[in-house]
Amino acid sequence: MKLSGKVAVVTGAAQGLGRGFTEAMLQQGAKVALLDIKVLDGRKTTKELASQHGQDKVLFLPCDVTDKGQMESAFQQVLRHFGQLDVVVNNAGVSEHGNWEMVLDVNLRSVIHGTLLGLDHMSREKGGAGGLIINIASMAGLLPMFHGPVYAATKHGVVGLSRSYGTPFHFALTGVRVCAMCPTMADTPIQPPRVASTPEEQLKADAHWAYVDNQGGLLQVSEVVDGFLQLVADDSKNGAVMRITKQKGVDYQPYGGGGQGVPYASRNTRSKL
Ligand SMILES: NC(=O)c1ccc[n+]([C@@H]2O[C@H](COP(=O)([O-])OP(=O)(O)OC[C@H]3O[C@@H](n4cnc5c(N)ncnc54)[C@H](O)[C@@H]3O)[C@@H](O)[C@H]2O)c1
Ligand SMILES: CC/C=C\C[C@H](O)/C=C/C=C\C=C\C=C\[C@@H](O)[C@@H](O)C/C=C\CCC(=O)O
Repeated sequence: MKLSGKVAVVTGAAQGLGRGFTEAMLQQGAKVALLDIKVLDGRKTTKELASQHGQDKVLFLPCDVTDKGQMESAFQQVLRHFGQLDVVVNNAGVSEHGNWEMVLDVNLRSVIHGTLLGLDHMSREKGGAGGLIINIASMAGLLPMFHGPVYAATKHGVVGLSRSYGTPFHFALTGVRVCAMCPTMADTPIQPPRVASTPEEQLKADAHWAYVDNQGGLLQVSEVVDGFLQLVADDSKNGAVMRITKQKGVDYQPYGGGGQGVPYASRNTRSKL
């Protein structure tokens, strides 16, 4: 997809990877709605981006992605403000912590909801013009993560969701590509500090950073953004799971069975269901 003249929604856009994706799309001529629960950071980021790219190119909407009403209202506001929607980036995420239900709600339930809303508004079968949904999973969606089992479970879910909506069965009706991205650890505020405040936290931090160092360190945001732009540009990629690692750079998770590893289901198949 060429981004010039397109409209995108990015969740969790106030900082980190979401900010990087937003900035890259603005540079390529898109308009972007930034959604985030961090209102002050979101406003500050939006102001900075507006000064570089133009006030009419950005819109900040305070939104807790786990609140279904707030998400629905945010998508409506984007359509009212920009008049169209072409790209949805379900990026908001949290690392593993004590509240496992919240990790599930932010990292998986909201991504399912954002995907369904994107499909509702962009699907050709519902009068839309088609489009693109990119769900930000993680290498923890493909591999186990010993210090983040719930996080890994949510990211495996995001990969399964994206591969399933990214089948020809759905694309034939929706015209919406759905893909997932799986970067390894990247240098954003989600990373814990190397020095913790309690001995117990320090043990966890040491284990985390040993794991990161063992992978060759953190990815830079720009490395993940480069992969993101490749995925946006390549219209042949649907149901694709992009990996980004220090070792191999950008590549795709191979699946058996003719690319997607699933039986092909055509429009005819669907009409018989
Ligand atoms: N940084 C990494 O190592 C890494 C690696 C692979 C995948 N990821 C994934 O990339 C995505 C972005 O992470 P990041 O590294 O930029 O982290 P980050 O913490 O810098 O940014 C996450 C953003 O999501 C927002 N957010 C969190 N909960 C929210 C909610 N309920 N509603 C709305 N917004 C909410 C935060 O306010 C923040 O702005 C996440 O899904 C993360 O799991 C990160
Ligand atoms: C605070 C934590 C925040 C975010 C965590 C991030 O999303 C999690 C990443 C989790 C796992 C990373 C795994 C990295 C593995 C690499 O060392 C390497 O083994 C992967 C290399 C290649 C994989 C592809 C292949 O099989 O060839």
